[in-house]
Amino acid sequence: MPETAAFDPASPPWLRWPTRALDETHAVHLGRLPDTLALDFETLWALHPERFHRISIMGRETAVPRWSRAYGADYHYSGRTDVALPVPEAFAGVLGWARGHIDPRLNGLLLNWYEGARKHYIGKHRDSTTGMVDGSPIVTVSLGAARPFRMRPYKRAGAFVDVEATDRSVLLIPWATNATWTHEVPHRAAGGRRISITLRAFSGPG
Ligand SMILES: O=C(O)CCC(=O)C(=O)O
Ligand SMILES: [Fe+2]
Repeated sequence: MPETAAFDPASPPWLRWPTRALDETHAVHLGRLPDTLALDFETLWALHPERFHRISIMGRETAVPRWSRAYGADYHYSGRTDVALPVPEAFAGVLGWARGHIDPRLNGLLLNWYEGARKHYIGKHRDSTTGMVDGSPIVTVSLGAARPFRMRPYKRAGAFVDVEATDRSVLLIPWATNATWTHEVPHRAAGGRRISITLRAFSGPG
């Protein structure tokens, strides 16, 4: 999609990407970063915060089992608001590519850093859509060690579906899929470090 072309939310370019079907009406869409987009893993790894966020799950305070930080737009989840920092130069390339080739409304980045040796993971959840542009996609870029990206039917019986999130893979969850399927990234015994960059479209100033 050339930057000058008008974006039609009813016909976004990612609809033409390969898909993994989850049920009759829901899927995730599978892309890859172009080879021309330079991202240095060590530079991005060095940006992880020193401290772990604390969240409240069913009234119990606990440390988040990974490092995370929001850039560009505030992010609301599990009873807290992660106040965004400006987007660092190191992520400008991936944000620009995503706005040009996926959806020009993408303006928030949520970084997660997973260290295999610390058994970091993210448990099953649906993404909060607070403040998000209605109908916009959730886009996750994976870097480093491969992990399963696991989806389960939300409050329905049914088997989980794993998509292998490999280095430089892009996994896109459409709005309707996030409403009906949970996702999680379990720890893998093989270990290794993984960074995920999740891009979302928020309306207004955060
Ligand atoms: O690390 C990932 O691939 C997923 C991150 C995620 O689901 C989230 O931050 O909401
Ligand atoms: Fe998520």
